[in-house]
Amino acid sequence: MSRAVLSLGSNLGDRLGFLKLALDAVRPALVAVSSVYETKAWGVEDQPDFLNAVCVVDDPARDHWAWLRTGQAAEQAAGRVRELRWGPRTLDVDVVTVDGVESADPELLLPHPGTPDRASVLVPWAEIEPAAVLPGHGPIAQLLAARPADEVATVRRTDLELR
Ligand SMILES: Nc1ncnc2c1ncn2[C@@H]1O[C@H](COP(=O)(O)OP(=O)(O)OP(=O)(O)O)[C@@H](O)[C@H]1O
Ligand SMILES: Nc1nc2c(c(=O)[nH]1)N=C(CO)CN2
Repeated sequence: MSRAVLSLGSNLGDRLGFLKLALDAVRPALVAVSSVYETKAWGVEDQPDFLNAVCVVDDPARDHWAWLRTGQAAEQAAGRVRELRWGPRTLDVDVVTVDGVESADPELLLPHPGTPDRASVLVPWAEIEPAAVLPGHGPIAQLLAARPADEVATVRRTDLELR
């Protein structure tokens, strides 16, 4: 119940600083973190490019709700204002999966339903856990192979440092 995969995204203001803020919130529990990727926005396409990264965290003291709250607290600290769905934001922390947990609660859907369709999550996740399996969907390497090549090409690894 304690190991989770989180996706981090920012496309407003100090993008790298906001990703670091999110990472700092989970650092004691950090197992692995991907490179930082610059990605074209999906959903609402007329908005600035995102920086995205994925991290794996593990903390026996935290259940899936605690991971959601940790992410939401980081979003608040980044001054996030909820406006448009899929719109620009200083910081977005999504709980991608939590080991052993499936949830249909709209407050915390697990696995996160957008994951199979988002190269901006699958590419960084595959970098740190190439053999990962998304419960109910299969190996992430297969999900990634099913994404259109032109979409995958818009997810570009940067030299920016998160650690
Ligand atoms: N797995 C999850 N991780 C994070 N938030 C979730 C999850 N499942 C449901 N939610 C809920 O989603 C709500 C809206 O989140 P948010 O505003 O970040 O959506 P979004 O980023 O625009 O869209 P998406 O969730 O498709 O990326 C939050 O209030 C949260 O409770
Ligand atoms: N590339 C990319 N596009 C997005 C992202 C994101 O993190 N990366 N987050 C969104 C918010 O729901 C909407 N669109």
